[in-house]
Amino acid sequence: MTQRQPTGPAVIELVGVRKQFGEVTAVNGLNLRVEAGEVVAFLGPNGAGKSTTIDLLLGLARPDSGTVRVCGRPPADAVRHGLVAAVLQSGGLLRDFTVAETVRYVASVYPTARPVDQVMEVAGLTPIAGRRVGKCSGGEQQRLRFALALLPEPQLLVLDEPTAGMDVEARQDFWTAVRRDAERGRAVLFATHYLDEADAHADRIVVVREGVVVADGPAAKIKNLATGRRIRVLWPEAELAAVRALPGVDSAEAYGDSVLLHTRDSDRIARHLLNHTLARDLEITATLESAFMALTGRDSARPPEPDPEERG
Ligand SMILES: Nc1ncnc2c1ncn2[C@@H]1O[C@H](COP(=O)(O)OP(=O)(O)OP(=O)(O)O)[C@@H](O)[C@H]1O
Repeated sequence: MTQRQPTGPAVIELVGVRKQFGEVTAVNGLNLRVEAGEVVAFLGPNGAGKSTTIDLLLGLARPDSGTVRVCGRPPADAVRHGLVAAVLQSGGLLRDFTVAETVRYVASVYPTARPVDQVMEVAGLTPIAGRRVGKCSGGEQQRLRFALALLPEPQLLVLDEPTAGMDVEARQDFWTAVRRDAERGRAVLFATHYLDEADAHADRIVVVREGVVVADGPAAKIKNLATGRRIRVLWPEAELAAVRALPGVDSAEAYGDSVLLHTRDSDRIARHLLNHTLARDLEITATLESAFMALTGRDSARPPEPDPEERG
């Protein structure tokens, strides 16, 4: 992993941050720097420390050690000055208000706010301005939360799994809205479990595991780092247990006559499958999912085994 060199005031600066809950170390010496205008995906398995890190950024929790700065200030101070806003998964909306009333009401709370019509347009809410919030779908309510977060014109927008539970179309509408706003140069950090979302919508992907950053870079670089690949073969009556036991195989599943496996060492596994088993019609693809599995899996620290067929 390469660390970015400081180039000026960062929107997010986390240095050696630790947070413990009793016996559990949720964040374990995490370093992260995000500059203005970057759209960063925060990826990691369950319990990796993503939500805890977001709580630290929003001033909702304090680190046990290390420093957390948002736009050069302590997080609570940055929140008070409208420099950071968040779209969280639930709560915070009044069901009997209409969409437009909600945006106007929240705008009136800020000393200066971006024009209501503008944020409604950006968030794709204009066509449903008169709809009661209680009648809005989950995706529409999430776009409303997004509109509210834009009102103070924050320098940092934090989204904690913003499209959880949405169908494909609603996810698409949500990201279209985020993209519409992206040119304004604010930094966006979003936590997601949808790997395709990170790949499609982030400039940079930060992978966390057990409270530390294990990979950081553009999606293409993350894929290369992990050298994760998906191999699909036609193989009726596959010997799955034997395949799973091969060094470098992260997972292997049968789907009808096909077998799908994730590996960090696709050349070696492909050669083995074609030379020593009845598998045929082999396809290899690089996916973010396989990269992610390789980086966050139990044995990810182990480098790929040397290929015996390549030894002299
Ligand atoms: N308030 C708390 N009290 C006790 N343990 C906590 C608390 N908050 C988080 N943890 C623990 O800290 C670890 C990190 O949790 P966190 O919610 O930050 O992970 P996450 O990456 O957001 O996971 P997920 O993707 O499941 O939301 C987990 O083991 C979790 O159980």
